[in-house]
Amino acid sequence: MSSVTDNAMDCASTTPQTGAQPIIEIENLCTQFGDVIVHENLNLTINQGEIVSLVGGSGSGKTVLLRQMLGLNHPTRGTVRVFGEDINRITPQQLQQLRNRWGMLFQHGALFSSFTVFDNVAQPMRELRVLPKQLIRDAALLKLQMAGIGPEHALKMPSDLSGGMIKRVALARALALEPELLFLDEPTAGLDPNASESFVDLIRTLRDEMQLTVVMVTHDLDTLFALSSRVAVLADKRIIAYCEPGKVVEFKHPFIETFFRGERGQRAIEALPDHPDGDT
Ligand SMILES: Nc1ncnc2c1ncn2[C@@H]1O[C@H](COP(=O)(O)OP(=O)(O)OP(=O)(O)O)[C@@H](O)[C@H]1O
Repeated sequence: MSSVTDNAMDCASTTPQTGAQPIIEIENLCTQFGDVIVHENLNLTINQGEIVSLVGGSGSGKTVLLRQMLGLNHPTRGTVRVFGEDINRITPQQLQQLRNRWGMLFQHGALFSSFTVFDNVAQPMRELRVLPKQLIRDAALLKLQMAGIGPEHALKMPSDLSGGMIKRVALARALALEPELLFLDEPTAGLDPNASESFVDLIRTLRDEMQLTVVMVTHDLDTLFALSSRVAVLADKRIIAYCEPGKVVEFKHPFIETFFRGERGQRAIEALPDHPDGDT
């Protein structure tokens, strides 16, 4: 079956996917709130090791789709399989086990404001109730270090941190249980260009080191072009295009033209390695 709906502008076949293992499979998803239809027969498959960016206009249903992948929202019809499990047909205990296999970075970090940096990262490990204290301590400091936060910051409170540091601590927390899958909601929103660039480098390094699969919602074109193996465009209630960033911009659709063809989009496209004016 195609990874996007029939008649969609599908260039997924141009991306080599031989032997790729699906991590998320969404089939014929329909979502309706009262009279409002948000998704209609939406299909999307995300394979192991990919970094997929989900883009779409305001109100197009990106957040709802992300929450459905996390098992926080239920579709009206259709299936959402994560790691091969239909997450709307499993028990709460099975869903909790799946949740331990993924990490989520919320847009504003969503740290517990009354917890120190260290306690924020240790919390998911403590909740498992099986890990010894010393192991949690070492693992939390290691995750902070992986996210670029030194031990000297471990006892600070979130209110003492810059926006970039909050994102890094939230990332360390998302990595606490060594996830195979990472969800990022607007990971670079609110960061200055330098902090944004180093955060992008960090995500790329972690993906390579931990063989992570990454799903992110982003409006930031620099982040999108720098990280995505594929871009899924949500418009007209479904995924209208799903392919490499350099190819997705070629589709003729009002949303794609507005989103990618602005000044920043042009700059990001020209910086692509295979663009005639881009880096070699
Ligand atoms: N719990 C809910 N009850 C009713 N309608 C909802 C609910 N959650 C979302 N919606 C509606 O679903 C639609 C999609 O919302 P969603 O938040 O997923 O959009 P989005 O693409 O993330 O937008 P943005 O980029 O502005 O955040 C909107 O019309 C929203 O009002």
